[in-house]
This record gives sequence, C-alpha cells and structure tokens, in this order.
Amino acid sequence: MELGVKICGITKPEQGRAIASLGATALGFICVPNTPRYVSPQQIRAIVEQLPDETPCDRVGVFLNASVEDICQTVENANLNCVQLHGSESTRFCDDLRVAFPDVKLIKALRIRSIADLNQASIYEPWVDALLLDAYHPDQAGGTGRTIDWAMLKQFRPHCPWFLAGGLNPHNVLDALNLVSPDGIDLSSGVETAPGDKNLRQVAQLFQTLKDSKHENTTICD
Ligand SMILES: O=C(O)c1ccccc1N[C@@H]1O[C@H](COP(=O)(O)O)[C@@H](O)[C@H]1O
Repeated sequence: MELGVKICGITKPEQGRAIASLGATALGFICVPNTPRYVSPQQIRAIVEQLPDETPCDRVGVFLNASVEDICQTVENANLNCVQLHGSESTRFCDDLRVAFPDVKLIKALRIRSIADLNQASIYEPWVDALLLDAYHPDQAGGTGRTIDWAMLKQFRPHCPWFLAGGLNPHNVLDALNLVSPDGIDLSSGVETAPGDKNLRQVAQLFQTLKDSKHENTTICD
C-alpha cells in the first residue's frame, strides 16, 4: 500500500502551496492557542485558499481538548475537512463530533510511552477514521521532535488506518519504516527551520527519500 504524508504546523501560504505541490497528502494546522505553531481560523483559510487545485490534500485542524462548538466553528471558518484530536478527548466526544460533522474525517492522536498506552488504540478504532501515534512528552502536547520507540510498534495492527508521528525527519524516516508499517507518516519539527517555519529543502528531501525507497504517497482515511 502507498504511504500518506502529512506535514503539520503549516503557518505560511507560500509554504503550504509548495508542500502540497511537492506531494503531501495532508497539511496540518495547529489550532491550539498559546503554542508556537498556532494559526487562527482566518490564517488557515487564507492558506487553504491558496492551495493548488491540481494536487488536492486533506486540510487537518489539530485540537487539544477543545469543545465541540469551538472545533465546529473553526472547521467552518477555516474550511477544514479533517480534525486531529491531540488531547484526552473521549470516545463519546469523538461521537459527538461525528454527529455534528458527519463529513469531516476524524483522527485520534495517542501519545505513546509504553506498550500499555497502545491498548487505548482499540478503544478509539470504531469512532474515528484514523489513529495517530505520537511520542509522549511530560510538558508538551506535540511538535516535540521526540520519537516513539519504534520497535514497540512492530506488532501494532489496528483495524483502521494509522499515522506514525513523533520526531520523524528525512534522515530517520526510512529507519522507522523498516520497523513499522503505518498507512501514513506525520512530520512537523523534523522539516522546520524554526517552529512553524517549514524548511522546503528538507521537505523536498523527504519526498525524494521516500520516492527512492518506493514509499509513494496517497490519501488515507477515505
Ligand atoms: O506542533 C505543535 O506545536 C503541536 C501542538 C499541540 C498539539 C500537537 C502539535 N503537533 C503534533 O505533534 C506531532 C509530531 O510532531 P513532531 O514531528 O515530533 O515535531 C504531529 O502530529 C503534530 O500534529
């Protein structure tokens, strides 16, 4: 199966456009106030409006324990088609969001410290379109650059598509993909010059590396 590639923490229209053209299947926007990559719904809409028609990609809002009302308002105002829940949102919350927005794809992120944390995955499977595994950090919710112990994920086979996230970059991505087989990968700080300022050279290097190793791109959670 081909690999989805989500590039997260987009803050600039020209970078969103370039990254979509390079082959990203999803762009992520951090909708978590008081974090370094935060973008307002208006900023997201301005970026989304400039995305190239010829290389469509998912537009993912990343939320952390926000209310259903706030998420719905942002989805509408920013023109998102996918929501990533990166906090401690319950399955009931996922269902509420699904009822409010049946056409919006849902990704539940889990922050993985140990094999025990992986048990959470099966609980969410029926309620979401995809899972995302990120590394645990005691003080930060995401975008930390920390990697999961990939060896721990060798047997991870959920019944829905899943993304591998956490500290991936053009240099270590093949090491990760040699150990685990996610449906998609998600990169943020590993392709950045500074928080929210993407390094297009590194993004291009990522796609070249994947191409050379025959991991091509596709949209997941359709
Ligand atoms: O990137 C952020 O600032 C962020 C803030 C709050 C919640 C999630 C956030 N980012 C998510 O973190 C992972 C991995 O990031 P990295 O590659 O380790 O830098 C990614 O899923 C982002 O969506």
